[in-house]
Amino acid sequence: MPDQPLQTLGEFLIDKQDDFQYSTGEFSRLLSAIRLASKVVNREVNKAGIADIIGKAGNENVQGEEQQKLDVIANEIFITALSQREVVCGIASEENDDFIDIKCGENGHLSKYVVLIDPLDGSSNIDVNVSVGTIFSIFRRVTEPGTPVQLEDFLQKGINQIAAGYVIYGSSTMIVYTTGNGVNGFTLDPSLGTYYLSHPNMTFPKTGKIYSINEGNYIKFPQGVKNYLKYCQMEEGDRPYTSRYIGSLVADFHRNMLKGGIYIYPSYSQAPNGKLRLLYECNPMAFLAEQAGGKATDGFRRILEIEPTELHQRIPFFCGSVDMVEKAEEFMRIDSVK
Ligand SMILES: O=P(O)(O)OC[C@H]1O[C@](O)(COP(=O)(O)O)[C@@H](O)[C@@H]1O
Ligand SMILES: [Mg+2]
Ligand SMILES: [Mg+2]
Repeated sequence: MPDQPLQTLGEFLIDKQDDFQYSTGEFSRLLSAIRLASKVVNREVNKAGIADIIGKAGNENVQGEEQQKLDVIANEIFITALSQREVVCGIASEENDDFIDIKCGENGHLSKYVVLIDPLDGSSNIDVNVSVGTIFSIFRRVTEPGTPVQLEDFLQKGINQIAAGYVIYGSSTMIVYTTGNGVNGFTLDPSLGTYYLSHPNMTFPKTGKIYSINEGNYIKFPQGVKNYLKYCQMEEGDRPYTSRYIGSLVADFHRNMLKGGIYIYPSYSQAPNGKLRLLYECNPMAFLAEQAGGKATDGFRRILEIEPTELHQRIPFFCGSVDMVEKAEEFMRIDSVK
């Protein structure tokens, strides 16, 4: 144990209150709802093997993807926790076709915040007991306070996020988040149900030697991605790099942030915009990456400046150590001018 007691997430929020661009009380209550939900999901993930919650839910989400039982359970847990605390006026989720208007308090819509969420990321890994996560993105609403939320409250550029983060349900459970003042990581002590500041000021190493990509789609990748992968695999200088792909964005991102690396989910023939969703996967992870000194683009454009047009729109995603993302972009640019 360290020589002095680690700060809890609650204490951290109080100490940091001058950092927030908005009232700490509201954000603390919002993050408290996310903390509570993460502990309940953590319990469900940990007992998945002995409860009847492994496997498919038997229906598809709006993306046409098979929902896992835990996708549905996690979605219900987060929506309930956020709705009951009167901390948000709207929620958009990977698992819901449309956004949800949260009418709270007798005055209608008290809160000025909306949350976009991927309640369970990496859900193909549940059945094989590999790390999964939750990703969240928080904006201030842009429409008239006190009225029902509208689509434009959710279709905001990533640069407008006031906070973003993820929960990783791995060998330990962590919350990693930013409010625009750097990135901090908190580890859950499940016996106490308390998150402790375990990774202050997390930063992406400027370069790295790990690349994360589903090479099973290699033959369908754009030539620029193929050329970058060949560059990673060549015997030259500090290369070849190491290929590590967990198949869970949160877990691959978390490892790359700690060790240095790049995660790529490119476009390919069957998925012209890639697989990952801009609003509740790429924007929050891009905000975290930039706050930690990393970079996130679609191979050409900064993710946080992309104007959203649809709730569930997909976007190619190149994210991680600056030097590695910029080298990959170089190959994408060369290929695009041919
Ligand atoms: O199996 P693939 O096509 O490589 O995709 C894996 C990627 O898809 C995802 O699972 C998509 O997220 P969801 O599980 O929330 O749909 C990412 O977490 C992961 O990086
Ligand atoms: Mg996901
Ligand atoms: Mg998901």
